[in-house]
Amino acid sequence: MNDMKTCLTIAGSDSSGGAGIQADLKTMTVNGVYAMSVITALTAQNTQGVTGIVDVTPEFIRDQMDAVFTDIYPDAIKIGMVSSPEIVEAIARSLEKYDAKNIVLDPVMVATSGAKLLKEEAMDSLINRLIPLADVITPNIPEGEILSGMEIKNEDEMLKAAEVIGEKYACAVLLKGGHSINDANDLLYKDGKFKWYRTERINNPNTHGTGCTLSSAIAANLAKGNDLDEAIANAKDYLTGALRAGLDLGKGSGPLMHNYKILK
Ligand SMILES: Nc1ncnc2c1ncn2[C@@H]1O[C@H](COP(=O)(O)OP(=O)(O)OP(=O)(O)O)[C@@H](O)[C@H]1O
Ligand SMILES: Cc1ncc(CO)c(N)n1
Repeated sequence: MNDMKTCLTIAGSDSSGGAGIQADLKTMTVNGVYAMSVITALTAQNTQGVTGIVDVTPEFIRDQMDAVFTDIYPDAIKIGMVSSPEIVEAIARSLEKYDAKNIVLDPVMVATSGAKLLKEEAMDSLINRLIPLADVITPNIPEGEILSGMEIKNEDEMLKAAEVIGEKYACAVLLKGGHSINDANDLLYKDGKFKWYRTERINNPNTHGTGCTLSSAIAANLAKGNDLDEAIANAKDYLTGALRAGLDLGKGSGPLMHNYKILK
């Protein structure tokens, strides 16, 4: 088989396997693409929280990028946890060097458990170096509030904030509504147009890694040739199924079920 599409995740490791690199590799594999990884940081993490973070050196991130890009060129890329300005710079330089395509940037700032995954001083580099390289960015509501500088409490404010972010940073933005009170409605703002991706809120407290899963599924779908709209719609269906499967592991907010279609 040699028509396999390929996808790369550039992200942090989650030892509990629910978010980060582990969620990304599972998502990409189940969505039918060959998955590769560049690890930016190790986290000691479980369903209850993050107890430690060790960053990978920028030089070793560059080495991983070189190893991947000079051998199996990825058809799409997802970027997650990036931690420091030096790490952001190393990633941006490699993406430019290899003229990387189909980049989905999940601007991971704080874990659901409250742990800071992006150092404060890395915010400017994320904005100035990575957002311009991305085909779409996927902030959640708290990240959207930081990027837009406004509060987001309802759908009207989601519309305003998505437009502010899209115009301010000249990017396509998928503002995720998973943290809003009612439904789980995500909003795309691209080239001056809005599109909602709506689903009911599933009554499942185990949402560890929903953001990682959605952005990786979007990247996998772009690798397979979906346009951005199809890639998001299909990723949302996948995410909703993985939540609805109702896996219940660990003592805190547990992980999603990625092989629900295979086991069905
Ligand atoms: N209870 C739920 N029911 C249905 N969809 C949900 C639920 N919670 C989150 N989602 C969906 O999950 C996706 C990720 O959104 P969310 O806002 O949770 O991202 P996030 O905060 O970045 O995730 P993470 O927990 O990985 O940091 C979105 O498509 C959102 O609508
Ligand atoms: C490594 C890692 N990346 C991203 C997130 C956000 O869900 C997390 N909790 N851990």
